[in-house]
Amino acid sequence: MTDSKIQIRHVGKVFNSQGRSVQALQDVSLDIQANEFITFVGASGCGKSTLLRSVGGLEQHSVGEILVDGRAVNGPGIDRAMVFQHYSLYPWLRVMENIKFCRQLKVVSDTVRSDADVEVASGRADALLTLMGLSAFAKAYPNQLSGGMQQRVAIARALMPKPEILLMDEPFGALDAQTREVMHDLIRHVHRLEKSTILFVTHDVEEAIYLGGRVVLMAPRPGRIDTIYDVPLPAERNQDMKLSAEFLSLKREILARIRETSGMNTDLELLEQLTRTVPA
Ligand SMILES: Nc1ncnc2c1ncn2[C@@H]1O[C@H](COP(=O)(O)OP(=O)(O)OP(=O)(O)O)[C@@H](O)[C@H]1O
Repeated sequence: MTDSKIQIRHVGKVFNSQGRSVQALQDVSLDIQANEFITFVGASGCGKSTLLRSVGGLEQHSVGEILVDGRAVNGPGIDRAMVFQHYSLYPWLRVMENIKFCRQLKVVSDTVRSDADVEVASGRADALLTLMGLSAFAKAYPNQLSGGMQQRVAIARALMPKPEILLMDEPFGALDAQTREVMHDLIRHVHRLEKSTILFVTHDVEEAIYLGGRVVLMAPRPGRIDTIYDVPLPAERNQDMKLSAEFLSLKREILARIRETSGMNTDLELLEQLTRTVPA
């Protein structure tokens, strides 16, 4: 028995669709500590999203168990919030209304609803708007905002109920490189401030190293954990660190391992052999 925030024990997941069976996860075990920022990378189809969704309770694993604070995950809960690549904001609601939406639903559904609840919710929404640098846009509609701003609204909305665990599935995948850099520093700041535990899935190895304290590399067919890397960078980070020898060496190592585990090396070797045997 450990005191890890999240315990993933021998988790497996099989999808059966159209007469085909896919082993999306096989024997995945991982302990994640409270307040950790852990990132997941790996070739397409290695089960990163499935694992994240399983921790979020949006997917039911076929075998094994997932425990949060020692309790089995059987479905979504207010202690876990998810942020996806596509902002999923309500286009007919203004920024502030979007942020308050879930909290309002909770307040309204509570049998005892006090004015104090609503006041606390408003105070938190204001604070989150400021944190995200969106105070001037409280009354704007989502389509009046850039992609980066919309994603900041989505993050503020996810943070609204003070989730202990934030599950982020390629949240910056649709943003341009400069906006992503801004978002990286912002999300690290949020992590420090809110003391949440963050699980972050990405295709971008540089993003995974810059954000994470550990990087989990997953491999496909069947989806599994291949290697876990400790990131040799201090807790306080800045963009210049991306050019440091430690950073670049870890990036090279992870990229090489992704190529190996995805079979891309084999494909390239095959292609080389073919071009050698096919006359010009
Ligand atoms: N609902 C589903 N029905 C059937 N198969 C699924 C379903 N969801 C995922 N899979 C399959 O499970 C495997 C793992 O998918 P998953 O989306 O978790 O991988 P991933 O690592 O997140 O991929 P990507 O990086 O491309 O987003 C893939 O082979 C995928 O096709």
